[in-house]
Amino acid sequence: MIKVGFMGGTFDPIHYGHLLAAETAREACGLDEVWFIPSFRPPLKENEPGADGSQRLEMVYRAIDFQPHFRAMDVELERGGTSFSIDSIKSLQALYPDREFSIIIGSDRVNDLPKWHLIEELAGLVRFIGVERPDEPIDLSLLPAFIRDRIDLIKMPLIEISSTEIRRRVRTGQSIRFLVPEKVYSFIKRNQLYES
Ligand SMILES: Nc1ncnc2c1ncn2[C@@H]1O[C@H](COP(=O)(O)OP(=O)(O)OP(=O)(O)O)[C@@H](O)[C@H]1O
Ligand SMILES: O=C(O)c1ccc[n+]([C@@H]2O[C@H](COP(=O)([O-])O)[C@@H](O)[C@H]2O)c1
Repeated sequence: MIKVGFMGGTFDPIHYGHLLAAETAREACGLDEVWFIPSFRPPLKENEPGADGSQRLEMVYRAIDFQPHFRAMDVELERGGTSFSIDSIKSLQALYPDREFSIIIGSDRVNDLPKWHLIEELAGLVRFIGVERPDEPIDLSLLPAFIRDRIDLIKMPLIEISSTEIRRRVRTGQSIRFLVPEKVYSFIKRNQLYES
C-alpha cells in the first residue's frame, strides 16, 4: 500500500506551519505522499474564508511547487457544501484502493476530534497524525479511548504562525514575508487579498 497523509485545511492562506507539519509527518511516519486538500466550507469555523476556493487552491499549488512528495487535490472544493473529512476519506478510499490514508492535524484539531462528524466511523477508517502547535497542548487523556488509540503524536519545532495572524498582519499593513513561501506572498500582494 502507498501511504498518504491527508493534510486538509482552510489554507486561507497556506503558510510555513502547514508545510513543516506535512514534511515532519511524512518523514516521521514514513508517508510516501502528502495530499493538501483545501476545504470548501470548514466544518468547525464560524467565518467564511477570506479568499475564495480557487485562490486558496492556487496558493497551495504555489507553495508545494516542485516538492516531489506533495500533491494538491480539489475534491472538497469540487464537492461543495460542508467539508466533512469522512466524506472525503470515503471517496478517496474508493477512488484509490492502493493507498492507505492518515489524517494529519495540528493540536487544535486533535483536541476537537470528538466534535467531528461521524468521528467513530472515521476513526475506524483512518489513523490520525497529531502535531503540536503553540498554546495548544494535547491532552490525550481527555479524548475517548476509541480516538486516543488511533492517534500518533509526532514532534516538530513549534511554529507560531496561523492564517488568522497572517490575515491580521495584511489588514494592518504589516509584513508577512517569510511567514509564507515567496510565491504565495506575491499572489496575495498581486490579488490584494486580506487587505480589508
Ligand atoms: N503553525 C502550525 N503548526 C502545526 N499545525 C498547524 C499550524 N497551522 C495550522 N496547522 C494545522 O493545519 C491544518 C489546517 O489549518 P488551517 O488551514 O485551519 O490553518 P490555521 O492557521 O489554523 O488557520 P486559521 O488561523 O484561519 O484558523 C489544521 O490541522 C491545523 O491544526
Ligand atoms: O469532519 C469534520 O467534522 C471536521 C471538523 C473539523 C475539521 N475537519 C477537517 O480538519 C482539517 C483542518 O480543519 P481547519 O478547520 O483547521 O481548516 C480540514 O480538512 C477540515 O475539513 C473536519
